[in-house]
Amino acid sequence: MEQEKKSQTTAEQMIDRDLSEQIKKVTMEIHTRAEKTELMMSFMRGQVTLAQYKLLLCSLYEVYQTLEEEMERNSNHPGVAPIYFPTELARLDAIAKDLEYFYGRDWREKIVVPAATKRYCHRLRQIGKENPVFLVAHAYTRYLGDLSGGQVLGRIAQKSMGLKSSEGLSFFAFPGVSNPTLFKQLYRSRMNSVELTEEERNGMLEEAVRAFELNIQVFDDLQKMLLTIPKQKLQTCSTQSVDTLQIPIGKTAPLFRMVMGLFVALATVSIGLYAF
Ligand code: HEM
Repeated sequence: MEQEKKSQTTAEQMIDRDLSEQIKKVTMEIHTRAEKTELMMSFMRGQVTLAQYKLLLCSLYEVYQTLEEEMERNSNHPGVAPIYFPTELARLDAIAKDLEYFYGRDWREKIVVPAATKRYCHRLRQIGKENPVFLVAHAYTRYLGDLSGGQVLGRIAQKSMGLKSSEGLSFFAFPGVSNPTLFKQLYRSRMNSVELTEEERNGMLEEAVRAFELNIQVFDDLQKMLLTIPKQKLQTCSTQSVDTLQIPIGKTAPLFRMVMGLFVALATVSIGLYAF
């Protein structure tokens, strides 16, 4: 009996020491905050606009470019190697495909990102250079997030934007992962296999909270950018697709002509009356 109790306690203690469990616990509160950002709420309400999604894709491109570059550069590092799954998880090419769909072939020249995205990328580069093991916290935050809530968000996005096929939604698809739940289990066990000193473990937990914080700042900045986008939209948005912020010229022309006609008629009458 005593022996049974002892081994039970040891098993519980081991779970408590699992990095995946610890990270999940310390980021629980900030995960809720991330869910409640205006951008994520738009997704959840099924009201995400094409303008919002396109801007989000631009930032995701920059973030994944940096994250995946740093992961690759450090792929032999003992802290990074166990969670390095480029075939299954890499997002960069998928995002590039979506960007081309929405912005056209010259999408690279049209990418716009807010300051928060630059800050996020700066942090990723700094981590990659100075403390690669902390890339685990960043990879966890993005990839496990994409494999979890991201799946639901993909379906909602398709409906909200009225996209007929899955074109423009490659970001949400993981063709190399046949069972996300099983894959997440494998990923967690790999995270737990990384050997960490006590100091590194605490640093890792802090870095995971920071990773969420950086994402929240990007979302908030994107919403602010959207308020100013009508001025810039023609430089940044594609004419290829129906953008909620774009007014289709063909539909406005008759109305425009009618208003102008009325204006000219009024002006003529006014001048006539004045001359009289
Ligand atoms: C509307 C927004 C969001 C919704 C509805 C959502 C929903 C979810 C759900 C249902 C899970 C699965 C929980 C489980 O399996 O126990 C999950 C896990 C996760 N989410 Fe989110 N999420 C959202 C936004 C985010 C954001 C913005 C991030 C980070 C940038 C994120 C990161 C994660 C991570 C890392 C996990 C894995 C947790 C773990 O198993 O350790 N989520 N999310």
